[in-house]
Amino acid sequence: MTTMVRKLVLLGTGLIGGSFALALKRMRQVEHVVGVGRNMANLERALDLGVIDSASHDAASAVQDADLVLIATPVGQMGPLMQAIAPRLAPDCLVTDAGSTKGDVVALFRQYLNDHLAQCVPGHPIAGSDLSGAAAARYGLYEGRRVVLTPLPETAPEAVARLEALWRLCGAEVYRMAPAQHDSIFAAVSHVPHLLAFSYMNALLERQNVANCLDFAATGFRDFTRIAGSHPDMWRDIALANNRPILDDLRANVAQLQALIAMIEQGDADALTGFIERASRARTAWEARDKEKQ
Ligand SMILES: NC(=O)C1=CN([C@@H]2O[C@H](COP(=O)(O)OP(=O)(O)OC[C@H]3O[C@@H](n4cnc5c(N)ncnc54)[C@H](O)[C@@H]3O)[C@@H](O)[C@H]2O)C=CC1
Ligand SMILES: O=C(O)C(=O)Cc1ccc(O)cc1
Repeated sequence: MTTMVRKLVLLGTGLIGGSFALALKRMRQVEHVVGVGRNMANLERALDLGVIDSASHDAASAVQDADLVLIATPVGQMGPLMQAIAPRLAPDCLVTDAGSTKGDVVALFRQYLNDHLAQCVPGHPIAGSDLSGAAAARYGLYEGRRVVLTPLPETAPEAVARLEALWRLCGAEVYRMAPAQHDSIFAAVSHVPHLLAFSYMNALLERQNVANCLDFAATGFRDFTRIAGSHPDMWRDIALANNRPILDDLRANVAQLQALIAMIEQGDADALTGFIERASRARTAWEARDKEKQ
């Protein structure tokens, strides 16, 4: 098995696709990177920064002769892109994605790339930030981070092994999971925290003294709300794609908030101590375990 990539095509040339290209370039594992996108200024920036070697607006013509395609747009854009590239893919071209949701993307692979499934490996790098666009791409984004792959029963083991090897070259640790398990886990620890951060910011904006509040916002506010600055299209698509697990977790959060309101209304100090202690212990233990891993 060779890991060397002759022609990598990024469908979506932003933080995630661009950082993958940069990491492979640094490892000298890719000969040519084509960036596909809709925003000319972003593609020009990607060319200037050496993230890509050529740019295109047309996914179908770009993927011709490619041996690796990474779909790294918001998940709501992936279906039409798969449909557009299907007739032009070389038989041995590996197609993967970086979407934050997997059940919907696996269904799209089945719908649009059904004749190509042996070479399709859905994936999700668990690394990123609230930044977006090619200018935010960086070499080391995946170093020491995890990547989850959700191969299909039809996926050729060699295709999974090749992609695993490429992610390892980017410095990542690779895991395999079923799509439903992936979507349940990431609803809980990624999707719902982002949605709660948006929700909190919007509640703050309803106050008539919001400007005054923001003037005095400090570290706790910064820690809690950084992710509220994330890209609207990306998070709209995630909320819609992973709606069932997200709705379950959002409802569980509403129940916790209702319990909290009742404790405060009743002035129940013991209940409040227990509520806060339980969360605080779990967060502290997680931090300690996470530090050990690094
Ligand atoms: N931002 C993050 O921290 C992470 C994001 N992801 C996933 O990776 C994917 C990409 O996210 P980012 O790189 O952060 O977003 P980004 O906004 O930095 O890049 C996405 C790029 O796709 C382009 N695009 C949108 N629709 C397109 C279309 N139809 N054809 C061609 N280009 C199109 C946009 O113009 C943009 O340049 C998303 O599916 C996201 O859920 C996964 C892990 C982490
Ligand atoms: O900004 C952060 O801290 C993130 O949580 C980044 C992130 C966003 C989406 C993903 O699917 C994975 C990672």
